[in-house]
Amino acid sequence: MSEKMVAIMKTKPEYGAELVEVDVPKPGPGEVLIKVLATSICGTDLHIYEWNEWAQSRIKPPQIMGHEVAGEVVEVGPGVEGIEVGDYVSAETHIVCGKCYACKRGQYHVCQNTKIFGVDTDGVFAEYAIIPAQNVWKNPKSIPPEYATLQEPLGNAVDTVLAGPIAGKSVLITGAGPLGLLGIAVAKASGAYPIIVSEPSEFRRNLAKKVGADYVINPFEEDVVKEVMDITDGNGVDVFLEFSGAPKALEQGLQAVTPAGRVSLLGLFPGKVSIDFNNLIIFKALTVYGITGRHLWETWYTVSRLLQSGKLNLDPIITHKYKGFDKFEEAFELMRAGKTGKVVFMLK
Ligand SMILES: NC(=O)C1=CN([C@@H]2O[C@H](COP(=O)(O)OP(=O)(O)OC[C@H]3O[C@@H](n4cnc5c(N)ncnc54)[C@H](O)[C@@H]3O)[C@@H](O)[C@H]2O)C=CC1
Ligand SMILES: CC(=O)[C@H](N)C(=O)O
Ligand SMILES: [Zn+2]
Ligand SMILES: [Zn+2]
Repeated sequence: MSEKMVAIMKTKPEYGAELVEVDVPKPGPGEVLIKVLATSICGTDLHIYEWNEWAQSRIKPPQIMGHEVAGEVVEVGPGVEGIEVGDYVSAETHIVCGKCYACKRGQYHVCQNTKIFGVDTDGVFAEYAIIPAQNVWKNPKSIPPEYATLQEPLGNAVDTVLAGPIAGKSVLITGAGPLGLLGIAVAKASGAYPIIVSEPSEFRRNLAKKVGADYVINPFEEDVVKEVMDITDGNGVDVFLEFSGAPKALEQGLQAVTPAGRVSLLGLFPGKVSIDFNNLIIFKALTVYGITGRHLWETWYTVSRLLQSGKLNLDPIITHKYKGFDKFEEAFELMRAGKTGKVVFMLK
């Protein structure tokens, strides 16, 4: 008889999810089985929970949700080398093909055949989970599971913040959701000053201050561009980091960044965005980076070392820590209401 485990499963093509009991899976060739120690909720999980248009087009229930994780390897499938039972691991979520033009050039973060585990496969909101061996990242034991599970979104934040010079640079961050908050932590640890954050939610503006923002602005009540100009002696910021996906924030950031400044765009906009390219990008000679996923594996080394340095102020960002999955519905509803930073389920 096979062993059983509990898992948060998207059982039906509708709003919500269910806590179910299922068989502990067996790792196949090229896979490992991990015991999950900590797993955190990503905005993508929320979209799957809410069953939005994107989720309807991509997810095939029944499927175990979740993709941010820290765990311990308990079984290694046939043909796996270099990973042992007992290894303490996290996981890159993009399963890349290794064969396409991008992969052949080492640009795995833009692999044209990317599959995402927990999105295109069963995920990690479970007591045990399968990880493709090629996606396993080994953690030093010094990083606690509640931080180690954050490495995947931290990788998004690291690629956004560190796409160009940041130490001693003035920075505007638009959006202090979970990813923007991680971005503030990375910018602070990397020596940016001042860090100015634009965020409509008072709860999240307060979190931003706790994480290290030097100034916070409410874009719905204040003039973001004027505030930034006042803080920067009329020069504008050196670096604009977009974490909100709000078209208005994009426009304000492009206005508030200094000519020849740097822009990193991570937030995903709801559709096409209309921008005055001539005046806001071309004549300002801006350098604009689109950010997607994480560089494999360079970003992971950076994230891991930042965590080991102890300089990332993550505690205010982890606003909710649940023991087990029993209260998963409360967790998703709080996240929907914007009343969280990162939410972590602890399983050890
Ligand atoms: N490019 C990539 O690889 C990835 C992109 N993303 C995207 O990154 C963005 C951030 O992710 P989360 O923090 O999870 O999202 P979130 O939706 O929780 O946070 C967005 C924040 O922006 C704030 N906001 C709304 N309008 C604003 C405005 N006009 N000015 C300033 N802030 C405003 C909201 O109040 C919220 O706190 C999302 O758009 C997400 O889809 C997420 C993961 C990977
Ligand atoms: C789709 C996701 O949620 C994932 N975090 C990513 O980086 O692509
Ligand atoms: Zn994610
Ligand atoms: Zn590829």
